[in-house]
Amino acid sequence: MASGRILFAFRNLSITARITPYRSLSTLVLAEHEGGSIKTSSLSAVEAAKSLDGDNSVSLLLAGSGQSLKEAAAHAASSHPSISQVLIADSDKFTYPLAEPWARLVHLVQQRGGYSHIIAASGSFGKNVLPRAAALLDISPITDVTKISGSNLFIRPIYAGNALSTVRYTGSSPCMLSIRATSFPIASLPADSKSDAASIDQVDLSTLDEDDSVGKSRYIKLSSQNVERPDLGNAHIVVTGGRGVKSAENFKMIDKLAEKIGAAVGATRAAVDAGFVPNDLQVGQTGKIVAPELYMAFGVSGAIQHIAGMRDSKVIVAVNKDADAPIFQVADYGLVGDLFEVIPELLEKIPEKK
Ligand SMILES: Cc1cc2nc3c(=O)[nH]c(=O)nc-3n(C[C@H](O)[C@H](O)[C@H](O)COP(=O)(O)OP(=O)(O)OC[C@H]3O[C@@H](n4cnc5c(N)ncnc54)[C@H](O)[C@@H]3O)c2cc1C
Repeated sequence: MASGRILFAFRNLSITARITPYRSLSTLVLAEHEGGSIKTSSLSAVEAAKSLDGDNSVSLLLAGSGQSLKEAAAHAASSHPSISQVLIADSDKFTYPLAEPWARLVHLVQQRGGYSHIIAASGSFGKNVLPRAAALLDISPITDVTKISGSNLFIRPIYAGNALSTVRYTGSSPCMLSIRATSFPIASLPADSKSDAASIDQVDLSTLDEDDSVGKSRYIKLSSQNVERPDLGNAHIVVTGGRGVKSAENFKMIDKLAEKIGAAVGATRAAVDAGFVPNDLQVGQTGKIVAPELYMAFGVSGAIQHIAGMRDSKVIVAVNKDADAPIFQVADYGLVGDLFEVIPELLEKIPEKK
């Protein structure tokens, strides 16, 4: 009888032990901010977190210093209904988003919070921070996720986007992901759409201050194009020029057209390598991944490495003088013609912006 009771109690215990690992998910989203606002790509990472599980509790991690961090935290707290907590790391160490201190921060926050998932958008920030943080946590991240089919089941492109692989994560917690922001569009949320703003909490950085490895990299300068153009990664329209544009001087036509229709400018690697434009405009496997409403390609042959970066665009228009150019296989509208005739005609016929 006594042993029966013990067995019964033991069974109860074993049931409890089996249930606890299936507690609801909690996700840490690593977010970038600029000018006091959260970047759209980071909100896409929140969308991805939401699709892991309806009950997922989402914490957003922001780092920086001073007033812009405070403004970004306030914006983050009411920017998406799925965010339940905003964690802020306020220190001079984070004035610039250097990967090494950020990786230490992620490690620290994960040790305290025990999140089941860590997600960042797959931009240069995420690509810089995630591998370092993963090494500190001794886990293997899953990169460039385009679809979430379950809390440990993900879809990501391989072979320059020519095949999709389904990956089941079987490693230890946390499961770390980088997501393609273009695959997780943000449901249109009016500003301050959330009635209950998420709580904002400071991360205690005292242990980080003692960590010598944090100061190993230092910020030197930021060089970026100072143009009032939409960001290539988030633009609704992208006008891209390829080697067919022939020179940096001719590329000004692409610029003019982009300006006229409020588009971002993109380029192929051949155009970048030829020195027509800087490499931050490169679209493709080794450049930026874009998925605008409208993608216009002029003098672009359509190599698979280029297609890998723009194939998810909603409408693709291609102008090429070679009727057999592979770009026409992915184009919704194709025009076999000389870009040096077509672009001036477009510039003439498109009305000036009011
Ligand atoms: C590992 C690896 C990674 C790569 N990553 C990328 C990447 O991220 N992005 C990328 O773009 N490429 C990438 N590439 C390079 C890629 O393979 C191609 O070489 C490149 O995309 C070709 O660029 P293009 O279409 O501008 O040039 P081309 O292939 O030379 O095509 C030029 C096109 O312009 C047309 N043309 C010429 N004159 C005119 C005219 N007057 N009017 C109309 N059309 C005209 C021609 O018919 C031709 O089709 C990568 C390659 C490798 C090996």
